Amino acid sequence: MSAVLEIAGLVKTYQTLFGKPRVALDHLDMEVYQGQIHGFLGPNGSGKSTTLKTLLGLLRADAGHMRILGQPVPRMLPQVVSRVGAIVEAPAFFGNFTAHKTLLLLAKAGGVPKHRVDVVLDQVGLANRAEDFVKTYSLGMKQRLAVASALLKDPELLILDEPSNGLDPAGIREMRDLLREQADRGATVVISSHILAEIQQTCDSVTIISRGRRVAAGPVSEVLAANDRGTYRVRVDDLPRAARILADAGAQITVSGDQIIVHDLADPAWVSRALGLHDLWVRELAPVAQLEDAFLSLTGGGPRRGQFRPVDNSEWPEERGPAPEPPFEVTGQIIENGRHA
Ligand SMILES: Nc1ncnc2c1ncn2[C@@H]1O[C@H](COP(=O)(O)OP(=O)(O)OP(=O)(O)O)[C@@H](O)[C@H]1O
Repeated sequence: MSAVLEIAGLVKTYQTLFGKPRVALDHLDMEVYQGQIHGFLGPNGSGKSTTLKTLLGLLRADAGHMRILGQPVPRMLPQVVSRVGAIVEAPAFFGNFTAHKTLLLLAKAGGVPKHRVDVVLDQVGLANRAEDFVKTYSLGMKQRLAVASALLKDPELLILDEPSNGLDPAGIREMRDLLREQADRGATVVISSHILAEIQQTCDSVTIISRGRRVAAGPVSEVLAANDRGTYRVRVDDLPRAARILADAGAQITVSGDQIIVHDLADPAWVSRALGLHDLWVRELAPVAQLEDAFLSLTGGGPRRGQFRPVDNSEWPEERGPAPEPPFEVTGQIIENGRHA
């Protein structure tokens, strides 16, 4: 498998007007292989946008090497740009243009044949609204238009920042199918997203970053296996009572719908025994490998009762331990067993 995207030792520091320079990327490495849908994940402020902008020549790196489709960038960017489709920040479209006109202009500017406009409108499910003004579009429709613009060149590499943003559940599924179609025809797709369940379902491989560094990478199944923290789903008839018994017995649990999620469980039989002692019989006990769990444990991002989690704080030197928690209180949020209820 050949690498379509390679980043090695990328460093980017922002100079701030007041205070210390901010290290956004701290020797970041990343590889994405051909034909894959690759998830690019990290907490707020971890450096995702900075990486993508640097890759696309919108920002200048301080150090490091990058290659797109085998070509060193930014030096060879003009040679590869026609083979890359990207949306890094939500593009601003003219509200008084129709989607069709918008794409026609973009096609003309990019030297793309006109017939591609109807193809991509159809691909993103906007064909029946193509003659409406963009200002009448919902957020999800604007997102589809943005993706259509990235698909115009029939790119070999598609880079999408939060492609499911604003889409309803059916739209998310359509987006997933669309990305899979792109990968099936041999294109490579990189998506950044905060919807971890979506990434888990959509992506073949992931890179997880924190404070501008890679903290995990590889096929989704391997990242999940390497970070399996013994999470199990339990279904039982008297759920509130079972939850109380398990919590009292010292288990870390989250109640979610009609199930209890038990975390950090070394021996699942312990659950059956603990509940059986109280005449409660387990209907289902199954392992759940969640990307969300892996993400939170790798980036240290679990919620704490009554506190906001700080965004990735790149000014804080690692040798001083974890960055301090802000002291302010959260109101109006229920956090159960250390997790959002
Ligand atoms: N123009 C800028 N000037 C100064 N600091 C910046 C600038 N842009 C980004 N940063 C800082 O660089 C770090 C990385 O930001 P970046 O936007 O790349 O993160 P991100 O992972 O894309 O975050 P999010 O998920 O919230 O979009 C953050 O600490 C951010 O405050």
